[in-house]
Amino acid sequence: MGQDYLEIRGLTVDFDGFKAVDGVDLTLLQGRVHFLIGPNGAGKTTLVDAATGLVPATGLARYRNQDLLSMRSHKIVRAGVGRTFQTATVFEELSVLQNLDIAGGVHRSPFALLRARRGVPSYVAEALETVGLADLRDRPAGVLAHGQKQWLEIGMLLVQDARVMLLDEPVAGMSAEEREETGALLQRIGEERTIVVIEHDMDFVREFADVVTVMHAGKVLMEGSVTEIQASPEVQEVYLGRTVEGTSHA
Ligand SMILES: Nc1ncnc2c1ncn2[C@@H]1O[C@H](COP(=O)(O)OP(=O)(O)OP(=O)(O)O)[C@@H](O)[C@H]1O
Repeated sequence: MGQDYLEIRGLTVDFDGFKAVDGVDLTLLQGRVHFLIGPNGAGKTTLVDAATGLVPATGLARYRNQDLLSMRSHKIVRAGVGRTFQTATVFEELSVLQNLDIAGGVHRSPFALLRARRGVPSYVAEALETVGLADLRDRPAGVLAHGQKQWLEIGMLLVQDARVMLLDEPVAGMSAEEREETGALLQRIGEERTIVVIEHDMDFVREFADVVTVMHAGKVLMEGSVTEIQASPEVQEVYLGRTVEGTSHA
């Protein structure tokens, strides 16, 4: 099979005349870790909301010949496009394993869900290993550390078989060590997937980005490598005269 990608063309989200996303073109290729950066209010989250069926949009967002903009959010998940939110959305009282099992339910029939499960399905066991939570599988998700909850969410996308993963600030609030582990995780799972990360932490972007897209006022300002982005006077300008370097702790 050829290289997979998510294609976005002329994507526009209009909130009562205010264009939070304004004619965005983006081609997001499998096998790369893409970062979406830009000042607060640039439209990054709204772009992801549009591609995942949470806000109405015009233009095109196409994945494997499916027009995401005309689909309901649960159908988009089934089509292989998954996302996380800035705040973790795990079921705190349920175990790590139960959270993964429920997430995996999107691909099972209601009858399969009703049937008593025997053992841990192999794709769940694999996801547990991949995100490093195998030893914690029976713990309630609520007791996990902040970073571990984000990994659980990524694990939930893995069991959903998300081929495109849109992650909204996954390392916010993480320790340096957790960030490193998250970056390595994204690179590992990104080989076979399309990973798009909204991020403010420039240290993290610098270390793990293959491609960076800078958004400003709903539009794409620039796309390139971290080095190209950081050298751009236009990009520095939108960060209010600070260097991009200086945004790392914004
Ligand atoms: N439901 C809504 N109705 C009206 N305006 C909205 C709505 N959601 C977002 N906006 C506005 O759209 C703009 C883009 O917001 P968005 O959250 O996408 O930016 P962002 O780049 O993700 O910012 P941040 O980095 O702070 O998360 C902001 O001005 C925001 O106030």
